[in-house]
Amino acid sequence: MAFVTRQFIRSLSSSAALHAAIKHVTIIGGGLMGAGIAQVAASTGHSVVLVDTSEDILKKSAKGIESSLKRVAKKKFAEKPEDGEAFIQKILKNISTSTDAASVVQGTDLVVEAIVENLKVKQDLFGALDKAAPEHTIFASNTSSLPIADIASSTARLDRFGGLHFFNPVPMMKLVEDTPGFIVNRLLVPYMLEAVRLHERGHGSKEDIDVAMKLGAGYPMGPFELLDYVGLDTSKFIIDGWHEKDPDNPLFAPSPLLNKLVAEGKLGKKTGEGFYKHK
Ligand SMILES: CCCCCCCCCCCCC[C@H](O)CC(=O)SCCNC(=O)CCNC(=O)[C@H](O)C(C)(C)COP(=O)(O)OP(=O)(O)OC[C@H]1O[C@@H](n2cnc3c(N)ncnc32)[C@H](O)[C@@H]1OP(=O)(O)O
Ligand SMILES: NC(=O)c1ccc[n+]([C@@H]2O[C@H](COP(=O)([O-])OP(=O)(O)OC[C@H]3O[C@@H](n4cnc5c(N)ncnc54)[C@H](O)[C@@H]3O)[C@@H](O)[C@H]2O)c1
Repeated sequence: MAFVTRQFIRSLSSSAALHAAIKHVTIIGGGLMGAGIAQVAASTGHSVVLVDTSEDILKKSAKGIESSLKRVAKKKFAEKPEDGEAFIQKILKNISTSTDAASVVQGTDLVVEAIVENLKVKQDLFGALDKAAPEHTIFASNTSSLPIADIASSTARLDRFGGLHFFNPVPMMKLVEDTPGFIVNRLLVPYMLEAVRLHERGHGSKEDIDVAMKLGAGYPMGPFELLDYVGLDTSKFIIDGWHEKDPDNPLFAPSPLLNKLVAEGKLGKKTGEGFYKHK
């Protein structure tokens, strides 16, 4: 199976057998992706625990989920807005939060990891979870760029370990990939890299490049807008990881501009500024 659409996942999760098999889901990492994955898992009737490193982060994740659900409800219940609040509350009731991953996974059927894009950090996490989770629990990573086999190597459940690559924003994007190396990022990353290089070579302002791709190619966001949306820290982790593995490949050479923005804490939409300022 090269890739699965969200519709396919929904039809699977509505089948009695799979629902019986996967009831309790733990999402590790309550950032951009983890909060979105928690939202869609809770929306399909799963009992979800969202885990992060601090209560403050989890409060922010919960706020983000609620405001995304409000947008979904506004559309879904346009004709009958009074039903929207009950819809939101029903989904929110399926989500709880925790800072203690090891104890939460003791009662979970599926773990989806969406933490920082760093192999060692992911391996350490899964190594610890492997000792705490029951044997039947399936592990999955939402990694953008790391080989699943490398992440899974810190566990003894290679036959119950996979990649579940969701897209940002999770509640809106209808694709989940599970093929080795993925398809979208193999095409998307070289495109984003070339946009940054083009700009660094002085061949176009970021605004012109973004407008060109929106008007000329019909993309909803230009590459710099999308980099801000993805997060410049995550983008840097991806490119640095590939550069470390393949230092002579000019495609993966570091970008002075990206490195400068990250060093200044300008990580994109999530910090209010990246290539652009965000309100
Ligand atoms: C040289 C070194 C350089 C380094 C480069 C390295 C690059 C590496 C980067 C790789 C990154 C890979 C990341 C990952 O692995 C893969 C990805 O996820 S890639 C990202 C994929 N996503 C996209 O491409 C998104 C593109 N954008 C869009 O589709 C749209 O812009 C949008 C986000 C859906 C928003 O739509 P807009 O029309 O622009 O804006 P609106 O605000 O009007 O929204 C429309 C509609 O959607 C609803 N909505 C939007 N967001 C949410 C949400 N989070 N929750 C719920 N609903 C949402 C909104 O309410 C609107 O509804 P409507 O009003 O129409 O009813
Ligand atoms: N941002 C995107 O567009 C996108 C899209 C698809 C996949 N991904 C992948 O999803 C993963 C998460 O990306 P993101 O954008 O959500 O990152 P993010 O920085 O928004 O969130 C990561 C979260 O993980 C938490 N975290 C870090 N270490 C942890 C640990 N050991 N235990 C618990 N929580 C921990 C952080 O506190 C943070 O809240 C990465 O692997 C990334 O490559 C990102």
